[in-house]
Amino acid sequence: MANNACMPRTNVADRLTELAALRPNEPAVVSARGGGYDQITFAAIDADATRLAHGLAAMGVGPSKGIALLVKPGVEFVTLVFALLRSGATMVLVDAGLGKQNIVRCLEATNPDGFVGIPQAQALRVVLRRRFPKAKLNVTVGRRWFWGGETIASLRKLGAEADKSPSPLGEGDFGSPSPSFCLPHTGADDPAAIVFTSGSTGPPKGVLYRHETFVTQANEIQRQYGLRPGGVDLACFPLFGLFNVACGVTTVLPEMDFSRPAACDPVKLFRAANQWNCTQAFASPAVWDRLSRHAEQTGDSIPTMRRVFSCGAPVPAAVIERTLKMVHPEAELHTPYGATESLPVATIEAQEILGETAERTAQGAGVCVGKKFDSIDWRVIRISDEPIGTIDQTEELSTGEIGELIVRGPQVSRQYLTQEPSASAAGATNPTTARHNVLAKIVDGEHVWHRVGDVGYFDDEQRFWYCGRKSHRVVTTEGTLFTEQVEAQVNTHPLVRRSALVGVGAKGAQQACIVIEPTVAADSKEAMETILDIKALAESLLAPIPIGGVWAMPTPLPVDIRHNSKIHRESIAEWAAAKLGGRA
Ligand SMILES: Nc1ncnc2c1ncn2[C@@H]1O[C@H](COP(=O)(O)OP(=O)(O)OP(=O)(O)O)[C@@H](O)[C@H]1O
Repeated sequence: MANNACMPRTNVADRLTELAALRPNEPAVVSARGGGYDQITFAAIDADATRLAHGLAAMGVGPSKGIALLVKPGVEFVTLVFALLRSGATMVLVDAGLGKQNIVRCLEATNPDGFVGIPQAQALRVVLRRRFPKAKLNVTVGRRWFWGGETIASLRKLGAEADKSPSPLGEGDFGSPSPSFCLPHTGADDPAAIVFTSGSTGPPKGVLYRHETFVTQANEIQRQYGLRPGGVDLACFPLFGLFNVACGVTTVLPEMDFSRPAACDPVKLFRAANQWNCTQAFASPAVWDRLSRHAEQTGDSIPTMRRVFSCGAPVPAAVIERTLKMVHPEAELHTPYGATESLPVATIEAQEILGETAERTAQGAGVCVGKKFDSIDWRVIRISDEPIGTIDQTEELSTGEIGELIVRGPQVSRQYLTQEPSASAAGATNPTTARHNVLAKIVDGEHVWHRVGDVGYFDDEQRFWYCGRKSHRVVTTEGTLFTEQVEAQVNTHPLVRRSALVGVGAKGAQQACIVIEPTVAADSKEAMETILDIKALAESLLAPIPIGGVWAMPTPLPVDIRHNSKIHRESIAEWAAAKLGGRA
């Protein structure tokens, strides 16, 4: 079978080929390095991804192989993502910010067939070889030290040879080149990646992405936001950078530690944005907060920026207002809502937030995350912490009633990782994973609904109002409280930067406690007065539910590793429990 006789595939990497024809010499990825920038054009990334995919295939990397990708965001990272997608292997993606122990645990759970990684990742693999017994297909990105396997340079060579050389089998079908010269067929349902959640409510979970997942994500984001070839994106969250490349948008990766976005240097980000005339940017609320504060103090701006995306956690109205002041006067700001398992789900634009919903948020209505994407089906069902086997066991709630959100659609993952990525949810073999699947998935005939783990309600306009994570709701003997509804009201106090509502004790008999991050020193007189104010406010807001305690944390409230924006209420609850018990 000749190369051009390959079956049509579902593979987001195929978009690169079209883009390489459309915009061959335009930069696809620009990445800050050592005071300058690495760059690659659409034609070059397409060719290199194909060459590397051939090299991977020649090594034995292909469908049914799991490959951990441990490379820092940059030109090579993006190229390797597309190469792995083309190879048909399932790539494993873990956030660097998870810390070594968690990363090892996540990787071990996927039992990869190999590592494509920087020297430090390869060294880890070699030292912990017993934990990665199958990892034989290895590529070092950087200098290879004392281990074997390919380097990225030797992989390219292998790829170039494999692409050109005659069939090693001699006589394939009727003497035509061997099928090995075709990159494998990937269908909509074939596994493409295992992406780990950020673990903000427990251990990170490996989410299985199919090729259809990536294709739908790119299509939906492009359609909803009108992303067009020719745009330039400042990518502060590298995964969104991939969608942009697939949409023909140049992705600029600025000089920042992507595993600690809140610690980014605004000067470097503004410089990159202005040097490359960025027209859009994806970043978490913590990054927008930092950039917009900097802009307020210095007068810096990004006049070419017309589309701002804030993702990963609720973004306060004050941050939206400040951010819009530092970009083009007609810029739009969108807050895409979703989760690793289901992205994107819904979206809302700043004018709607500032003109209407923000005021209701401050009064305790929750955070309006907007209307759903076309490809999503969604429902709000009665809250339960138990498994729900099939959709007919759910109770759908009416408009205005708070419940848990469930979603289904082509971009929704059907299962957490199992020992066999292609197994069905019911066929999961790893006991922890099986438990996650049972708790988060609902079977509906051929379809699977995902329980997002968020609580909220629909309004009359079919917009979803996010009220917090299900696991963070505080269930007392007098009633249930939802984090976003309470915290938003507490945060209206001028001396409160952020706050967390947490429950101490067993669910059902929890004590509701509030922990604030004051804008002044936690042991100052003003902070003490603020605590009294919040106590009084909470007593009136929460009645008849009594308040267990209000405290000011001496340090900033802990946050998630990926976006540095989601408040880590689990650890705050432990701190509050110690306070309540007189242990701290
Ligand atoms: N635009 C948004 N507004 C408000 N909250 C958001 C928004 N986007 C995402 N979120 C929150 O982030 C969650 C998804 O986070 P993510 O997939 O990064 O991992 P995680 O859920 O934090 O990890 P884990 O499931 O391991 O705890 C959503 O369920 C929601 O609670």
